Amino acid sequence: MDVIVDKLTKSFEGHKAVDSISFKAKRGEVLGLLGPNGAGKTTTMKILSGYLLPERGNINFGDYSIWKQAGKIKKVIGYLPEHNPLYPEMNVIDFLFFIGKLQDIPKYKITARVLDMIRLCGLDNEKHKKIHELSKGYRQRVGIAQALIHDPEVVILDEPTTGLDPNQIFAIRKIIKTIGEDKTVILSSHILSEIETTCDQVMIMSNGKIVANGTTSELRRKSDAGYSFKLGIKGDDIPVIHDALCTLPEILHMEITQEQNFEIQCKPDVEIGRTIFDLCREHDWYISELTPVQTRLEDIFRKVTQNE
Ligand SMILES: Nc1ncnc2c1ncn2[C@@H]1O[C@H](COP(=O)(O)OP(=O)(O)OP(=O)(O)O)[C@@H](O)[C@H]1O
Repeated sequence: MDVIVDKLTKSFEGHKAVDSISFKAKRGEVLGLLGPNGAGKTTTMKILSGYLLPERGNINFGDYSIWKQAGKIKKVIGYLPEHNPLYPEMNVIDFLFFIGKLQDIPKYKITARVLDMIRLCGLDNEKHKKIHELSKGYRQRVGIAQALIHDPEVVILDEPTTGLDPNQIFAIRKIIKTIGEDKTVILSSHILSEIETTCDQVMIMSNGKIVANGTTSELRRKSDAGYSFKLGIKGDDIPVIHDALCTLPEILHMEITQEQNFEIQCKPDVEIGRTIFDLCREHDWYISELTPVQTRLEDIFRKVTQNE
């Protein structure tokens, strides 16, 4: 089920926490909402999950609109809130049965669903433990299991790996990837590596607005830094080569790097390989390296959020 968000706006005391944002989350994909503190991620997640009403805009879950079919939408959503509220005195299996009943899962199906969730979320050895006895990572798995128990088509996860250790993060990401294969998953995070490894689509928010969106490779391509290259030229002294490179109008910016190579930033859509080859032939030099620099999502994030 696709989720289409159209001009969503929400203010608190006159301040726009979410400012007319529009986007689409597709079935079979994980969409990551990334942004610095206070960007509006949690507010967006709360509106998506039906906990808050927007003041303007619409969200369609398939053919259902939040203004007309809110009841039907609740049944197709699974939600893991930021602070993952659980009942610490209950044991895992009883808690999942309890949530299954709250979600109106028919009696004849409930045992199978609970066991499926225990298997999917790797809770077999913990299922008889009380929730307060679990590590944070296992509590998070229980949170994901409760969000999925009614087999929702759309899964909304607010900061699912915050506060977990690297092993726990790895395990949760694996679960999210599995869920994302046949459901629509929307997750928020301010951890860039999380988004990079887990999400098919990324949306960067800042001050309530979407400041960039696309796949991680599209974001890289869109950013100017996508036209950066590592360049090695041999055959003369570095300052001589440097001065010759400075005469090329295709190069916008250049640095000499530690390994006595250059990092150059070019104008978009120029054939820099050809230009450098011609320069080397003219001076009887040769190219030892010309490789594109992979812009990290972190750099794109900083770039698009710094002026907001
Ligand atoms: N219930 C509320 N009452 C008043 N202001 C609120 C409320 N909820 C959020 N805000 C404000 O809305 C803005 C966006 O907050 P939100 O929690 O959505 O950001 P976030 O991107 O999730 O941040 P974080 O990464 O810190 O959780 C902030 O300025 C916040 O103070």
